[in-house]
Amino acid sequence: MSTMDCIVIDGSYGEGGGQILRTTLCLSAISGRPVRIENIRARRKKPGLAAQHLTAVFAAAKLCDAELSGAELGSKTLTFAPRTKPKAGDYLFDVAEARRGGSAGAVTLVLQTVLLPLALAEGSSRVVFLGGTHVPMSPPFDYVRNVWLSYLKLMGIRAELSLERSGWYPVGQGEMRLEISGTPAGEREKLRPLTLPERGELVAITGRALAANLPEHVAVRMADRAQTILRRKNMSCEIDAVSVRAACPGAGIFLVARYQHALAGFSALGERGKPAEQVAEDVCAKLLEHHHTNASVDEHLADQLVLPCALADGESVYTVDPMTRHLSTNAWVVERFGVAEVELISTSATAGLVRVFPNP
Ligand SMILES: Nc1ncnc2c1ncn2[C@@H]1O[C@H](COP(=O)(O)OP(=O)(O)OP(=O)(O)O)[C@@H](O)[C@H]1O
Repeated sequence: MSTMDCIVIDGSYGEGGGQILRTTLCLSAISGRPVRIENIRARRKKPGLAAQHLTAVFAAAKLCDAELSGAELGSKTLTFAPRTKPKAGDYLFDVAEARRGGSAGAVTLVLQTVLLPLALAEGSSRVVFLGGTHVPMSPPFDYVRNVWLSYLKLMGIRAELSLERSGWYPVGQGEMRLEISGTPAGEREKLRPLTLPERGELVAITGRALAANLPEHVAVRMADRAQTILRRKNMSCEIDAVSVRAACPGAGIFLVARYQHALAGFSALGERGKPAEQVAEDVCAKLLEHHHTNASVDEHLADQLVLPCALADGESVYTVDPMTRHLSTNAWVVERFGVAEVELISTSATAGLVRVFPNP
């Protein structure tokens, strides 16, 4: 066990979900500080570690050879003590290994736990992730690659993501690959800050409608309806219809709104009994709602950017509408580690300005 003071994180704080755990693991791996997380996912129907979270724990532990206790399904307390700095290399993380009978747990959330430690490690890494790539309550692969990673690239991270096979609820078994160049020896382990006070004009909307193991017309109908809705609003858009094979059926539509200075991403997943047209209408409603605000980033990105911005070598700023509990909770975790101060300033009943000041 490290001799450094253990940071205790209360997993029931604020939003009280899995993100508190992932942000804590990531910061512990990067800083080398041992942590104890209590009341894990206390505000969820089934509290404690689920398969996706346990995979993230083992993945983070693998990178920095962490000593673990409480790393099992359903566990509400975890201690995590890194023994080394995060090491670059070849890794495989499979969400299905965490639970007998498998799991469609989101690999994108496991990715969000390990990407920053690998980006700041010396040397390049190749990582294979197996599990759910387009599953509810998590960022879909398309969002992570086209929106989240685009911002991380702006911040100086050199990484590429590819989708070998999509994975849907409830079977999962998708495959996503990451190739990432770490930080060369001797270079500063810092990211560039983000300055996004304004998004500028809308340039274009792009995206794809994706359907697995379903008739081809499903993807085509989602894409057509979304294009009809957006073009009627005089928005330029190009949405591809893609049909693929996967371990179980699934469908969804994933859009990116590109503004002069910013990107925002939106998604909607299909469900049995829900018409393809309705899925398209849902995603367009989310996009239009964002478009009618002046926010520079979408509500999900706002919480997901707090962590990389906390590791930058200067102040970051962006605007969001609405500010969410995920955002304020993630800001709280980052502050508990003392890596940054995060200011959340309300600018209307729902909108806000986010300023992240990394501590030197
Ligand atoms: N459609 C979406 N697009 C992009 N990001 C999303 C989307 N849905 C959810 N997210 C992001 O996924 C993360 C979910 O975190 P959350 O704390 O809810 O944990 P969880 O691990 O999914 O599990 P649980 O909520 O069951 O604890 C947040 O960062 C949220 O912004």
